[in-house]
Amino acid sequence: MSDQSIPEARTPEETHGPPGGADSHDPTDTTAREGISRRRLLGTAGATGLVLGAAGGAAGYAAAPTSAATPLTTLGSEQVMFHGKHQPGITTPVQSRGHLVAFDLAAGAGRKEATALLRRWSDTARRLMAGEPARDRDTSVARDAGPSSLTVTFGFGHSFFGRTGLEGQRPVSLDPLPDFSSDHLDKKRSNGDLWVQIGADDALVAFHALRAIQQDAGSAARVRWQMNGFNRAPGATAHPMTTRNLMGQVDGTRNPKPADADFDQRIFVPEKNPESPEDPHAPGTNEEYQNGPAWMANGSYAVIRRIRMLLDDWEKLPTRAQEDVIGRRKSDGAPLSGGTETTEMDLEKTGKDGNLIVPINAHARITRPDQNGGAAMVRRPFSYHDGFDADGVPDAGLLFICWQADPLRGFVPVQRKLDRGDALSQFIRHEASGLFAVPGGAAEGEYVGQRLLEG
Ligand SMILES: C=CC1=C(C)c2cc3[nH]c(cc4nc(cc5[nH]c(cc1n2)c(C)c5CCC(=O)O)C(CCC(=O)O)=C4C)c(C)c3C=C
Ligand SMILES: [Fe+2]
Repeated sequence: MSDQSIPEARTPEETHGPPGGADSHDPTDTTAREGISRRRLLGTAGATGLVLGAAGGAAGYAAAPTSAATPLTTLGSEQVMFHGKHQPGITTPVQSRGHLVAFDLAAGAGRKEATALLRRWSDTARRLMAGEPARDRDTSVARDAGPSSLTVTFGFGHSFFGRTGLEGQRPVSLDPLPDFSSDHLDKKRSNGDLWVQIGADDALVAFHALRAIQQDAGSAARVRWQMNGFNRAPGATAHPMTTRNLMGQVDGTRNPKPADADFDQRIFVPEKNPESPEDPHAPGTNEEYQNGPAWMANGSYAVIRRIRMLLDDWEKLPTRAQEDVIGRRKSDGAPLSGGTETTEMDLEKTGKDGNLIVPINAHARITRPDQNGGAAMVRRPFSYHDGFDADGVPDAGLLFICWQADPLRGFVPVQRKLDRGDALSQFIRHEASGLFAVPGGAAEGEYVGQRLLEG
């Protein structure tokens, strides 16, 4: 039951209330992974395709020095399936390490080279996600580790289609994002022909995958930009809770959940035209879906924003003022209107002074789907820290990654609203951006993007 009391009495640290228990099962909740494995063991595989690798993922290395009798820890043995309806790394609980890397096809490389590359990448991703070595001359960086929840996810940028002569297959949803007035974007660290997202709960496993993917690119593609991120390690907290970002906020509470009735509709491109679901062969529906071309069925669109946090300014704010910026308590992520992390926020509630308790420009008020024509997305970010500028300012923030069936019904309307200024805007700066079409998962024997490249 929600606590409807007005949070007027602040703690000595000027917080909006005491810490409380949190119970969240969303992609940013690193501890949710444990629950999913348990469900899998009970025979109800979750949407994540996560399995518990009981035998240990290092078994694929020919001369692994470990004894078969020594089981891997739970963390090391967690395996996410490569093959499936959707690509891994979208609904998979967010891992503690992340690498984002964009490639441009090399001069002279076209559809043929791209096809061979996606074949190589898919093969490598499948092997590495199973805890096996990469195809040839493995670097041994991940030799002693299990799969450690490794996921490798592939996407296509707007420019890919021109480079490969596939303009006719380019989804309208991949049209460039609008310019936002508050953007400070570095074009060299934005967009790209191809995008790969790597996540794992072990830093060596994640790096190993990154290096293998880069080596696979060979002469077909070169790295355009690369970013490294992190989240809290699974098991670091005493009880399951949503992760925190570098501003110290509980971040990810209100993510749509795979169990929500409209989750698939909001996050994934439908397989059939929703207007004639009974007849996928009706004229105009079997090739071109409402959300784009047929090859994107079961896919999703990823928006990436490298958002620097102006931490020197943020950390000067008293905790109470920080809480007003978001509209939630810093201690436990509960709405300022009362209750626990998962209590519904009461947007109308006023304090004794007659003012709204959740400020009118609070980030969590402004971003709600019901304030944005139903716009919704799964946020699955990594924090980043790339050192300090010469003047000591931290180059740190959020590699904001959000997933939706259509960016025009997800990221764009919400960012348009935020661009007009919410309370958080003065503490962040968008420095790089990307939009990628992430096709559905590869079936056994297929590679990612096959329906596009061979369609
Ligand atoms: C355009 C989309 C969004 C950007 C960009 C964004 C940046 C951003 N957000 C935080 C911290 C929090 N965001 C929270 C909620 C929230 N944010 C967005 C969208 C963007 N955020 C949405 C859709 C929501 C959920 C709204 C809802 O459904 O109620 C929260 C509250 C806790 C939570 O629900 O996760 C925090 C905290 C930062 C730090 C940031 C940029 C650096
Ligand atoms: Fe947000």
